[in-house]
Amino acid sequence: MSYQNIDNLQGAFQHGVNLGSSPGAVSTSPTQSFMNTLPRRLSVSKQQKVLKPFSTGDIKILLLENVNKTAIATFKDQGYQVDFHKGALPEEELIEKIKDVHAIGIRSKTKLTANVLKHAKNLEVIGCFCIGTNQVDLEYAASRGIAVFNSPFSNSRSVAELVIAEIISLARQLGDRSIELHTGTWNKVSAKCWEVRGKTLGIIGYGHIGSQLSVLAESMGLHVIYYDIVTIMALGTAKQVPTLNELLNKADFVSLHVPETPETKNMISAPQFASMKDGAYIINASRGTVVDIASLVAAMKAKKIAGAALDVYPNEPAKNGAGSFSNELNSWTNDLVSLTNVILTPHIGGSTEEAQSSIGIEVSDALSKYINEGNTVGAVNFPEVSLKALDYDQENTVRVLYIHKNVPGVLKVVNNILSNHNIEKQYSDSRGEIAYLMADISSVNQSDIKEIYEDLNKTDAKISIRLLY
Ligand SMILES: NC(=O)C1=CN([C@@H]2O[C@H](COP(=O)(O)OP(=O)(O)OC[C@H]3O[C@@H](n4cnc5c(N)ncnc54)[C@H](O)[C@@H]3O)[C@@H](O)[C@H]2O)C=CC1
Ligand SMILES: O=C(O)C(=O)COP(=O)(O)O
Repeated sequence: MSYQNIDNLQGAFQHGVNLGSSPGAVSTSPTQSFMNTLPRRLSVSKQQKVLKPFSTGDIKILLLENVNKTAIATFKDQGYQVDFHKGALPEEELIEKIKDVHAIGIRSKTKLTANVLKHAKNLEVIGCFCIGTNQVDLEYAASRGIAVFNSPFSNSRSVAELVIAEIISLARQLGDRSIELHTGTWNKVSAKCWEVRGKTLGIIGYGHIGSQLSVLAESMGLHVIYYDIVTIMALGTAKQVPTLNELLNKADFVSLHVPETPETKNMISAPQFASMKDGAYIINASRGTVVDIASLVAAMKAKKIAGAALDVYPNEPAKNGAGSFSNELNSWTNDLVSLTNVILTPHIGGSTEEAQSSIGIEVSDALSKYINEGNTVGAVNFPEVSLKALDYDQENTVRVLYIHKNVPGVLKVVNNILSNHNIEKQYSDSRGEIAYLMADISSVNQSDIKEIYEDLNKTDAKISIRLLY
């Protein structure tokens, strides 16, 4: 079967794919491309997880930040063209590369702002191969008809396990003892080194990661309290507390597991450190904006806080390498590294073989399903719509994917356009200002396809149109 995104047909701006050209070929003008395009029938193997309804070799995917090889394998299996990079790209290079790709895969570092996305003329979908989606302007992407997917919990366990390791490491000053011995100093001490059994762990944000951590911590004999903006069922014998202040007053260890939002920016700053118990510890593996580092440095210098573990920073280097975490990046780096009992890790909370491999599979599957079938289940900025895979063996059947503004009267207009054909299935949903209609229509001749497209393209509410057949 063949696929066409003919959004550019009449020069109207849309992210379009000139699928009539061979892979890697220079695109012809949109009109030419449409005219020259002959529908191609590809056989659909039953073993394929995702059907291949079109010439997938024309789809270009940009993968950044060392996205796992499981994703590369899935995309190559689909026949897509994959441009893989180990690190994040500087903004100018990103803008250049994003111009003609249909999909992009990133992790937590790459910022897909409106300024970057406005250059992405062909982009249909973004895959965040991680949990956080704060690095993407989700609303702007939706307004441009670009769907965004993530992996909501494939690395949660890895983060929770790292935090467990850090709780014991801080309580026993393991980082310092190890650094001392690496540099030749034997320093056998027990002063201010503690067991964690019987101590209280305060978890801020009791979602996927916070609740995993809760279960693991209780099994080591810690008492768990948590604070969240929503009421959440306690696991084990953990207890939700009504205010952040109460948690800070009671906890020996405070661990943060909230997303980056305007409300969580500098959530832990000087007044919150003042509310903590003397000699308490703080762990941040959420986002670098959540803890004000200057206040942390001050609280540690004043001996109010006995130790800290940080995995995330307000500014993080684009790639691995000596000297990349320097004072040039963050003014407080020198202060932080000179403190004792501070564990600094390079945003590795989700970096395990298990997590990265599952994330690679999960997100690449979601992207392939969206590209090949229009399925948006799991999207974080789009209405979730799906129809079972189109039967591409059936003659004269077309799947219409119509992303539009959520305003009254649109379905009436669209169904009027489709009404000369048999609407086999239809599913529509909205989310905020965006709505998405999927419809499978039969009794469609080749010549009808162009007409359907042109009529849909004239509708006022249209954001983006794809026709799969
Ligand atoms: N260090 C790393 O490598 C990783 C870091 N993360 C970060 O961890 C964050 C949390 O991940 P999940 O547990 O999967 O998210 P989640 O969405 O399952 O849970 C977050 C919880 O925080 C709560 N929350 C939101 N705003 C709050 C506020 N102002 N005060 C109190 N609670 C608030 C929510 O109600 C929710 O229960 C992610 O958003 C991401 O930024 C995630 C994975 C890896
Ligand atoms: O999953 C997340 O939100 C993370 O912070 C992990 O990010 P990463 O994939 O390691 O860049």
